Amino acid sequence: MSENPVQALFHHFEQVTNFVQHHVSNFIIHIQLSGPSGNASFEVPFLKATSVQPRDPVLKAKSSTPVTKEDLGRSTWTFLHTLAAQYPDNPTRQQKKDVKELVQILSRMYPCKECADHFKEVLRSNPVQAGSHAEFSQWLCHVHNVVNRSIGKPIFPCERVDARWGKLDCEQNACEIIGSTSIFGKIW
Ligand SMILES: Cc1cc2nc3c(=O)[nH]c(=O)nc-3n(C[C@H](O)[C@H](O)[C@H](O)COP(=O)(O)OP(=O)(O)OC[C@H]3O[C@@H](n4cnc5c(N)ncnc54)[C@H](O)[C@@H]3O)c2cc1C
Repeated sequence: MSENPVQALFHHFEQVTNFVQHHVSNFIIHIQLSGPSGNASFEVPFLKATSVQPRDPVLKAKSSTPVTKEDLGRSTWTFLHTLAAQYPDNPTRQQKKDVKELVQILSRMYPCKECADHFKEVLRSNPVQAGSHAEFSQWLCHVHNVVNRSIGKPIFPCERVDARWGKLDCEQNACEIIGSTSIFGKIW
């Protein structure tokens, strides 16, 4: 439940790296096996000295660290709550529009169909509230609790949301949401 957001990010990065490695290996082996004419084998010089065997059953096995529904959920909530923590007190019209679109798109594109279908229903009864940082982070906490309740997870006390989710740890405000403020004041 209390996974550090940075740990979650590193974990996710590791999974993406494994995924890329797995597919690049398969691609290289495919070249080795088929060759330019489709059936004659040919050598890829930089692979000559490696011990990779095209018919190695390990290579046919699924990636050893597939992303689970839980991993995906934790990473997505981390992203959304971190976004909410950095959402400005006085967002621009564009930022309000963007955040609403982002949540709508998430409900259509979320790569867990069961979750996406349920989230669409949640949004129908709880339209995005994004008038300010406080409004958006409280709304998000509420909808996260609706999901928690539906899958039997504990309800999070929303008065503690700012203590749980802080802004990204970044030097010299380099992670602030672009366009929220400028040295000349607010950008509209
Ligand atoms: C949009 C969406 C829809 C989903 N729908 C489904 C679904 O239909 N079925 C399904 O099985 N899974 C669904 N999931 C995944 C599910 O919500 C969890 O992410 C997953 O089960 C892992 O749970 P967890 O216990 O690690 O904590 P998570 O729910 O992932 O929460 C991560 C952390 O956020 C904090 N937290 C918990 N609740 C709140 C809150 N209300 N406000 C602020 N912080 C909070 C806690 O510290 C917790 O450790 C969905 C995820 C998303 C993003």
